[in-house]
Amino acid sequence: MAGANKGRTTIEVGSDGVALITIINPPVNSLSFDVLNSLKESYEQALRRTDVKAIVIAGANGKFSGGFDISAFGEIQSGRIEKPKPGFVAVEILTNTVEVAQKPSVAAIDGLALGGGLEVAMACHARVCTPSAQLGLPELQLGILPGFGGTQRLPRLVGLAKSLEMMLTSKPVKGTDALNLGLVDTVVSPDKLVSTARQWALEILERRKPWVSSLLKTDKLEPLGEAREILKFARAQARKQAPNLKHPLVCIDVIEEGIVSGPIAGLWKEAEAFQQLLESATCKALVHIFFAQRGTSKVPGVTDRNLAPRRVKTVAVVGGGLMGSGIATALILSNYTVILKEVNDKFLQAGIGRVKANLQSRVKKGNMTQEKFEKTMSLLKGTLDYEGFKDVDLVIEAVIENVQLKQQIFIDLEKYCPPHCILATNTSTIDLNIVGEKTKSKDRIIGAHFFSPAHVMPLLEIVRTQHTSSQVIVDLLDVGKKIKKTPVVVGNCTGFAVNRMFFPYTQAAMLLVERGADLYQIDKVVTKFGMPMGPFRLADLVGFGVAIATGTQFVLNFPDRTYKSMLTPLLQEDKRAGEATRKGFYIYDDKRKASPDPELKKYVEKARSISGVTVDPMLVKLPEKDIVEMVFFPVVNEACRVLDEGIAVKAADLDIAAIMGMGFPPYRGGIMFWADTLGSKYVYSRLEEWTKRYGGFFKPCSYLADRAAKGLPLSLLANNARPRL
Ligand SMILES: C[C@H](O)CC(=O)SCCNC(=O)CCNC(=O)[C@H](O)C(C)(C)COP(=O)(O)OP(=O)(O)OC[C@H]1O[C@@H](n2cnc3c(N)ncnc32)[C@H](O)[C@@H]1OP(=O)(O)O
Repeated sequence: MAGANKGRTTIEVGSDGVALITIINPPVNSLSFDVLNSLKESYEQALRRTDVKAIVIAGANGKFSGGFDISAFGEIQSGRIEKPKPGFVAVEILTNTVEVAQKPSVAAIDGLALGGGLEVAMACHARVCTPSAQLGLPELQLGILPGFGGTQRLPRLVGLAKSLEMMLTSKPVKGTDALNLGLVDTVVSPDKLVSTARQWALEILERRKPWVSSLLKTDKLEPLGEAREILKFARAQARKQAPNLKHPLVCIDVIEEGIVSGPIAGLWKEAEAFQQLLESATCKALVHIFFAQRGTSKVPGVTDRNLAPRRVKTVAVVGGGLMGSGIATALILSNYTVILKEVNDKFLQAGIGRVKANLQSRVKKGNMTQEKFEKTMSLLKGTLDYEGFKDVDLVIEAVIENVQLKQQIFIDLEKYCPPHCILATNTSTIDLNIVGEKTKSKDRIIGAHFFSPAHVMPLLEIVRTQHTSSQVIVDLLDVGKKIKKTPVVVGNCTGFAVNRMFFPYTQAAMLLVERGADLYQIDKVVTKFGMPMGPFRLADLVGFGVAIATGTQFVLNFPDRTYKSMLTPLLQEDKRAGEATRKGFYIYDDKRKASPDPELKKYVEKARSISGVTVDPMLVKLPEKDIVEMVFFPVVNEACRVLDEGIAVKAADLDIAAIMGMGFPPYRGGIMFWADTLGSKYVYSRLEEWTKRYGGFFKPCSYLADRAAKGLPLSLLANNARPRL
């Protein structure tokens, strides 16, 4: 087996006769094949040496291990490195070498023990950890299952119910909880970690502490009848929560095998399932997303210039509406001091009230203590003027989408804020050059586009113009990271990246409905595909006011490819403006449950006659696959334009933007990744076919046409393609 050629372990034998094996593979001590082979060699050496009585495994630099090296997945999938033979790690190294050894092993866990990292620790005969250590099996998040014996050892250490919860949610537990669960044997401070582990190992040898093989434990396992009930419930939950995903069910099957037929049978079934899942489309997509998400903060020409982010301490938010109060909430939650500005006391109090309500909902759910609530609220100050702005490091303007108003605010900001202050706008559509047109501070103007609700949604679209300085981008990336958002840096244009991609999604759905497709069927199929809701249900949720306002921007800027349907304006005219008015495309009961409305037919017919189109019998009986493609290929087409224009610097950023901004299913790898699984030729040919039938809305852009002609993936930017920024 060829290694990924990185990482190693070291072995150091102390005068106490304990061999300390340390995993070294920065930054997270992941288990590459080199590390695993070296671990095996170090172990064999420790077992052979007569001066070694017991073994302690630890990770370098305060991190035990972040698990199997995820970058090796792609190398195995593409055949660049040879697949390990089934059971090489789980059986040969961890069970036959570590667990059944004649010398006891103790894992000394600080920082992280995730995935394969925790699996190594569980093969040891005891575990010592620090209070803040994080222990978990998050493999399902990558479309695989724990493959180094975790499906067998975790249930035996913490019980079936808890182990299923940990694996199915991928959530780690902290050191102290791990102790209560029986996952670790003791918790000590970091400075005592290794010495305690050494002592523990010697005491095991002297039989003063139990010598436990996790794989052979049965005391924590529920009786068989109860276990079957727990597994049945887990299956039902997995099917309900992720109907399109098979791997959680495979994981449950593997766990069941171990419970019913014993841990060795379970280990072999795990090894087989691991190899199969590694090749699955879901795993490929989720591994792509893992790296794509980490790649969004790497911006060529910006983050590779050794610029350190400047310290941002105080932030001002202009506008306390839904967006402004959400942004202020996100900031104070990460300990920024925030000044919230409104135009009058009534609006200000309403804004502060919204922030309070956002935090109170955390208190109610038990996610925040009253004390923390008060401390967090104390970071927020309200104001009606710009006097307090002289000390702020960052301003985020979040008022309504009115060009003149925004321009005036930026004139004021330039006047009142210190010269180093970053001037950001939360506009979702308006060109930043227009917003900052009347200032001389163009190098520090930047877009900070949050998604509603801003304190919950994970995406932050950072918009730069050709004037925005790299320093300001680096500063905002840092703030984004601190408030736990995934940033995507994009160029300036109407709608930026997310809303530009989003727009054709609703438009395509309107076009289909006017030509005879069933509106509710479209929502159903799109939800089945994996979106949290269909385009019509979403339009109801957002409200037609917003939809029509942004729509106007698109009609103005991209008239060639905007489908002008009167369906939404007609509904709005009848005071059906979405969920807030209890009527939109759906009707809503007191509990906000949406039901189809037979009345809708008459609005569709009216919109159809205004558009002058007729029902196409083909669209009336459109198969599900065609509905998905007709709704999403126009999104792919726009994403290609966004990429071609340099608005996004890489396709993977658009994948993340689609997942976090639109709710595109992550297990399909994002919009461009998904399109590439179907092939550029196929996407192009379908769009061409629909262009002939239904007009310019579907017309494939030149980037897509070029990729299709050359048979290239859409995500592959030409070597000479450079962002236009
Ligand atoms: C057979 C086994 O059962 C299979 C497995 O073990 S699969 C792997 C299971 N482990 C995981 O899923 C953990 C994945 N990693 C994480 O969740 C997070 O990276 C973390 C919690 C470990 C650290 O988070 P954080 O401190 O925010 O740093 P983060 O930016 O995510 O990662 C730091 C770097 O380590 C890399 N990294 C993290 N975990 C890695 C892993 N398991 N393999 C390879 N690289 C990894 C990241 O790609 C990133 O690289 P970059 O700096 O070049 O972008």
